[in-house]
Formats: sequence, structure tokens, C-alpha cells
Amino acid sequence: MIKLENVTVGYQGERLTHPISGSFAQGSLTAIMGANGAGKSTLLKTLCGLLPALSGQIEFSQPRKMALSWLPQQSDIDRSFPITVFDVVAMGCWPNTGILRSIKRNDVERIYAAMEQVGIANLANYTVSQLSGGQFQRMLFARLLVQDTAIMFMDEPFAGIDSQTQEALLSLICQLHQQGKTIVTVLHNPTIVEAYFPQTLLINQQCVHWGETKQVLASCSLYDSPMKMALNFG
Ligand SMILES: Nc1ncnc2c1ncn2[C@@H]1O[C@H](COP(=O)(O)OP(=O)(O)OP(=O)(O)O)[C@@H](O)[C@H]1O
Repeated sequence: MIKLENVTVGYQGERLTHPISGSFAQGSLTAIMGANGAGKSTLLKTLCGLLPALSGQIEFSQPRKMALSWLPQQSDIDRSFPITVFDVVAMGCWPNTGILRSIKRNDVERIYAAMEQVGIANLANYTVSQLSGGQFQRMLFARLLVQDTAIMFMDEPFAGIDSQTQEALLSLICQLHQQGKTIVTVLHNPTIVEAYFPQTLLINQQCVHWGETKQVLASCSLYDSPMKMALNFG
């Protein structure tokens, strides 16, 4: 479980969000929603420990370092770095092996199994600059599968990908949820959120809604206009 008590996030002391209190239960599947610039990515980075909270407390029921993995926004990643798909997916082993130790045969099998599961085993020797957006996103999911942590944070995993890849990745998220993972995903599309995500955390500077997705979306007065809602939570 991850418990938040009056947590605010932001930069240089300037808070982006209303204080957030509540918890991500073990095994829950939650969407974080809010307008552009509302602080969703900042909240995710704060939960991961990459940024300090401006105020409040975040408590993990297990040591955070080994328990979580993070799928960053594609725009946060330098795709010109000369590294192969295999090597990126192999980074999922680092929490267990350390950066400098070589991976074992068993790890290589896990890496190939993960690439197979997301349909990119044939791209193992490609460099990341040679991948399409959807292939790149599948690669990041393969790394998450290798990391195999109890908690998974994902930042806009479907941004800029085709509907077939989106379906494949949504089905993977559902499988991971069924395996008991705690999954927190930043998303913009209310139709996907309503169909697949039982819990929603809606944030902006003035208020926070957190609970069952239907109730959270219904509490938003713009619920009848998904597009308006995605762009302008108020
Ligand atoms: N490193 C940084 N230093 C200062 N301000 C930042 C930094 N990173 C982001 N911001 C600002 O913080 C605000 C929130 O950014 P964030 O990326 O968390 O929003 P978001 O809700 O994820 O938005 P989007 O839906 O557009 O991805 C934005 O106004 C952004 O300009």
C-alpha cells in the first residue's frame, strides 16, 4: 500500500496540486487524470522518489527502492543514445544484478520472454533510434516485465501509439493487475479510464477527487463531454 497524507508537489516551492490524501491499495489499478500541466507527471516522479514532496507524507508499506518500477513519458527519454533494444530491456535486471555485474543465462531467458510477450523479440539488436513510437513503448513495457516489481508507475503509456499497440498494452496492464501488481497510470482518455481502470485520482490546483472511477468521473461537472473533461478539469 502507498499512503499519501496532505501531499503537494511542484517545483521551487510552487505547488501544482491541492493537498492529496488517500491510498493506493495493494493490487489496485488507478488512473491519474487532470489537465495538461496539472502536475500528473510531477506527482508520479514524486511517488517514485525522483522529486521531494513540497509538503505532506508518502508512506510505502514495503521498501520503495526494490518495490517499484517506472515507465517514463517517451518525451523524457533520449532516443539518440546508441543502445540496443536488448540492452534497454536488460536494464530491468539492474535492481537485482547491479549495473556492473553481467547478467546470467536465466536473465537472458527472461529478457527474451518479455520481448516475446510484447512482440518485439525480432527487434532485439535494433538500436532505440531505429524503433517506431509503438515499438519503443513495447520495449519499455518489456523492461517493466523483466523488473517485475510489486508497484508499477506508468506515465502516459499510450501517447502517440496506434490502436493495435494500445490494445496489446492495455491487455498487458490487465494481466499485471490480475497478477496482483499495484498499477498507477497517468492517462488522458476518459473512455479508456472508465473501461479499464477501477480507481481514479483526479488532480488540479483547486481540488482532488480520488476513488471509484465512475464516482470520480461523475463528480466532474463536465463528465458528459469527455473531450472537454480531458482538457479542462475544474
Ligand atoms: N523540472 C521542472 N522545473 C520547473 N517546472 C517544471 C519542471 N517540470 C515540469 N514543470 C512544470 O510543472 C507543471 C506540471 O508539469 P507536469 O509535467 O507534471 O504536468 P502534467 O499534468 O503531467 O501535464 P501533461 O498532461 O501536459 O503531461 C508544468 O507547468 C511544467 O511546466
